[in-house]
Amino acid sequence: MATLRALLDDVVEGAETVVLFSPSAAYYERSLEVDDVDVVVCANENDVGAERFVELPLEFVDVAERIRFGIEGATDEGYVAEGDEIVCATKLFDETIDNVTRVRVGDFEPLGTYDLLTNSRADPDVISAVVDVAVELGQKGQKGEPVGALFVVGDAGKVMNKSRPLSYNPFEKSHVHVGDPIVDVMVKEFTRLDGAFVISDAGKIVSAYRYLEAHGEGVDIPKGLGTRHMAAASVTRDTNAIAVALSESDRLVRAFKGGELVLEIDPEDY
Ligand SMILES: Nc1ncnc2c1ncn2[C@@H]1O[C@H](COP(=O)(O)OP(=O)(O)OP(=O)(O)O)[C@@H](O)[C@H]1O
Ligand SMILES: [Mn+2]
Repeated sequence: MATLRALLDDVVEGAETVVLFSPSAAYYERSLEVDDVDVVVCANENDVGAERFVELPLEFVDVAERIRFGIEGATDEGYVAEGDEIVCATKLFDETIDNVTRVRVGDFEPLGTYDLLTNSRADPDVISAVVDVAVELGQKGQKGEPVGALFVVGDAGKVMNKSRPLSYNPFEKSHVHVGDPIVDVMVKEFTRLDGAFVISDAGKIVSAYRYLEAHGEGVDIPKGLGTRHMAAASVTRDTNAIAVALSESDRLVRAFKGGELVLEIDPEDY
């Protein structure tokens, strides 16, 4: 008679590293007793005092995305390397670890999310909220019609210096932040006119309708993208901001950092 454990053994057989996502202290302690395996903890904070730790700035709802983020972080920190067979243990339906996934490091394209969220000036939650707004706008459009938008996030003082107003600034005297429920509505309203939204490191909407100085020198973006995307790439090369663009023509959401395209999302897949 075979056992279920024997059947499922393959999942963990020969793995060199286990990545525990947000484990309890007791779970982490138990993991240290396991022979021949390195333990990496991936969580919001290192409250279990793990030796190998990767910060998870967001509670990714999508488990595949959470795992990919964790692996990119672990690779960045040098805990794992391409070709390593690893096992990820995370929460899915329960509040305790109830899911085990085996992955070979390097078997999938990096998402770009890791570097974008962890190594940018703006808060990770702010960047993530802006990406969400852009994705939602991409899904719904403006009264069913596709709509384009550009959000420049972080280093707002410098971004304001390198841009000029195309119209009055509806956010002049307001104190709204991305993530406020009213913001979605306002943002949708203000995408009707040209220009970019400028957002501070902490998520305050500083301005709408900004025309960005865009030289295009030293930026390397895929051919076929127009001036909105060129401006997005340029501003991230000239400042410490990141930019999130929603294309009116191909309906994709793209993030730029350091003058480069780092993330491409199809809102329909979200
Ligand atoms: N320098 C800039 N600063 C701010 N917004 C800009 C800038 N250049 C272009 N835009 C905005 O991008 C809009 C679309 O321009 P364009 O079609 O050339 O860009 P694109 O990259 O092809 O974007 P899309 O894929 O949405 O068509 C413009 O109407 C304008 O609102
Ligand atoms: Mn265009």
